[in-house]
Amino acid sequence: MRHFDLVIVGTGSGNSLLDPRFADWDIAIVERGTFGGTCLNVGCIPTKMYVHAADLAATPANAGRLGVDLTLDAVRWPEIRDRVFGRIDPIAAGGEQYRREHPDNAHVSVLTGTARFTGERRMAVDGAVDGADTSTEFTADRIVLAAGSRPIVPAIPGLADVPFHTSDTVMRLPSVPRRLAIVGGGFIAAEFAHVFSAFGAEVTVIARSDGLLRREDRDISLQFTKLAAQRWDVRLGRDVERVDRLAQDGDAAQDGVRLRLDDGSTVEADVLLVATGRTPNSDLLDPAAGGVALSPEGYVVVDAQQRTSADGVWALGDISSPWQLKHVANHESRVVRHNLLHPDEPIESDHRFVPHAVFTSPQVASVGLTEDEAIDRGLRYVTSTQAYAGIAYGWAMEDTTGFAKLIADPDTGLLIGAHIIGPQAATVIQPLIQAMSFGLDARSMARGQYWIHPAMPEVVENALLSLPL
Ligand SMILES: Cc1cc2nc3c(=O)[nH]c(=O)nc-3n(C[C@H](O)[C@H](O)[C@H](O)COP(=O)(O)OP(=O)(O)OC[C@H]3O[C@@H](n4cnc5c(N)ncnc54)[C@H](O)[C@@H]3O)c2cc1C
Ligand SMILES: NC(=O)c1ccc[n+]([C@@H]2O[C@H](COP(=O)([O-])OP(=O)(O)OC[C@H]3O[C@@H](n4cnc5c(N)ncnc54)[C@H](O)[C@@H]3O)[C@@H](O)[C@H]2O)c1
Repeated sequence: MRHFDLVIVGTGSGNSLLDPRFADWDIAIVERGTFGGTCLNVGCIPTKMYVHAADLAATPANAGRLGVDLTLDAVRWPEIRDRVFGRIDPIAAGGEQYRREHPDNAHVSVLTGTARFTGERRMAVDGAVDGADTSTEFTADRIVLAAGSRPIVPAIPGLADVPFHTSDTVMRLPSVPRRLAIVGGGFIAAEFAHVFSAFGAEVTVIARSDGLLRREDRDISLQFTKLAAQRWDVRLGRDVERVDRLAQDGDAAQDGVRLRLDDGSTVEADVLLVATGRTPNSDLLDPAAGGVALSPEGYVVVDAQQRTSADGVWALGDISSPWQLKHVANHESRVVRHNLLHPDEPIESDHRFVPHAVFTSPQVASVGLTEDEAIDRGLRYVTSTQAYAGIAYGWAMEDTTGFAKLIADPDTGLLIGAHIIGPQAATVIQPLIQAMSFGLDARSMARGQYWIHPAMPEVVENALLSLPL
């Protein structure tokens, strides 16, 4: 049986773990799907390429208020789609070819198929060669689980019998649907609702809870839900009881769906997008056979050094991290790389201030605790809210809906949470992430540096100055 120094399962952040310092190691990297993983192929990167085009397509509708009359002439979806994947697909193929064929990787074997444990640091890879099932078994000194997550498909009656999409497939549609129904009210729903509505689709969002982006601070979720309802048909507090096929034009390929909701109403759509969360791929790995413990939600349990319960087995990214964010997977990959190379001087992941952004319209970005989390933890806190409308660049943009909300500890002056909804929120929040990460208190942050006038970060400066500290 073949033995490796290191086996990596998954080629998303797992693939970026390797560097020239591993040149003397005999390594295998296993992939069951498209080389490069979720972020590159079906996640962050293509979605944001669509979002940028959608932001442009949405501009004419908002420009008239500023006295600039623009019209949107056309959205050439096939061209947008082919530009996005014309750039991404070759990167995935090139990444795989580099690992398989480049002399730099003479010490790396790329195995295609699904890896699963058959014992302690022992795995089998089930694949197919020329249509025949194959299985290769090997042992390894060290194994890194970087097998990611996949979309959850809820058990809605009828769903299995109708055509539906997840984020894995919806970006490759042949055309923009006239009517798009989205089940779910989280990140993916908010981003695709923006993209498809900006491109001309009538969008219906069906959410079980009473607001969209419910995990955001309540003021942000409320504001986003209010704005979303002005743009899309938003059905809140509704469960989908059943989905049926909606025959259209006698052509099965054109069939749509009819969703029956629990209030008796129906939603008809040409395309259905299911965006109800993602589940870690741990079930594919037979973790018990390898002595790898899972949390009740199915995440591989890791300690601060990213070690699992099995000796010599590490995990990183979506398979072990409930944040399910690429920058977290990348951070953890760097930690695992260090710990593999320097077992005597291990380092720990830093999950103190994990930020995120939702690239919808308006953008939403957040770091640290929400106000409700601060209350649940019994913390003493103060807050401030600064509208974009109150800063000069907000006047320039005629923004009337965006704001930054800060939460701080009144005793130390340190920030404990920052939440922004509004133009470029994902960028504007970065100095707050920095301040929290490096322990800079709000007053020093506000007055210890210049803030370029009249730029958008003045929304942060003013929010800092308004904290009652
Ligand atoms: C639509 C969408 C948009 C997103 N946008 C953002 C964003 O803007 N910003 C952000 O930070 N995050 C975003 N994310 C999340 C981000 O993509 C993930 O957090 C990140 O890609 C996880 O990386 P990973 O390396 O853990 O897993 P992946 O990149 O998923 O890699 C895991 C790989 O393992 C393979 N695999 C699984 N099981 C096995 C097995 N048993 N054997 C062999 N191979 C296996 C899979 O095929 C996959 O290629 C988005 C996700 C989606 C779906
Ligand atoms: N910009 C980004 O960073 C970005 C973008 C997209 C995705 N992601 C990552 O991918 C993950 C998955 O995204 P997502 O939007 O699918 O998940 P999510 O957890 O953000 O939202 C899931 C939504 O589905 C609803 N839901 C769950 N089960 C349901 C059911 N059975 N029926 C109806 N509704 C149900 C939830 O109430 C919630 O509104 C995110 O949590 C995030 O970590 C990140």
